[in-house]
Amino acid sequence: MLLEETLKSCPIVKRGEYHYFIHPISDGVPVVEPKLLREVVMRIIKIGNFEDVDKIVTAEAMGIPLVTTLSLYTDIPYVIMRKREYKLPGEIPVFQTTGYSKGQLYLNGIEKGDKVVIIDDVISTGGTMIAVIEALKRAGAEIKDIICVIERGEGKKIVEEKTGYKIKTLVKIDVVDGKVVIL
Ligand SMILES: O=P(O)(O)OC[C@H]1O[C@H](OP(=O)(O)OP(=O)(O)O)[C@H](O)[C@@H]1O
Ligand code: HPA
Repeated sequence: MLLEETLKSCPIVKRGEYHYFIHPISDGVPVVEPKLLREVVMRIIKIGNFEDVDKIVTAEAMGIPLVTTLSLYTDIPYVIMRKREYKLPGEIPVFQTTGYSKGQLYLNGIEKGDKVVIIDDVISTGGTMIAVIEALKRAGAEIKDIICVIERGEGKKIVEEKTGYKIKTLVKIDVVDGKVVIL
């Protein structure tokens, strides 16, 4: 499949001590081919539970092309957790850490009782997913499913143990000797 094929040849750069892979789905770089985006979104739809879901939720930035495409196929609206504060009534701030960054994420647009599916391009340390889940719980949402395209490291296991939610992923990778390896 295209996702696996393109991952195997993608470049790696260092961000501090973190070996960061650069791929169209996780970075929009160097170019996003519609064929790849369609394959990834179709695979998400196949494994995801979108029945009776009110909103799809992602974190800025690289979940955005995924949820946009998903929304067009499923007719479900989406909410983006932004790195910028809007100061709207009821806005929920949470702290996000990744393997190479720290910051705030802000949730707007979720009502108590909303049934949601969380989508992200990558789960690595799990720091982002912990923040997204915390914000949605504070908003009173019911999390129906969680799907990340690319899994690396221990984040999935850590988040599952900490929160009790199951996380589905399309592909599991590792970065070894400057290369992506499909596990
Ligand atoms: O499991 P973690 O270690 O938290 O890593 C995963 C997160 O890292 C990336 O987000 P980032 O905040 O770098 O934003 P981006 O989408 O703009 O790359 C990615 O989109 C995930 O949200
Ligand atoms: O290595 C990575 N590459 C792209 N996005 C990411 N998000 C977390 N880790 C990574």
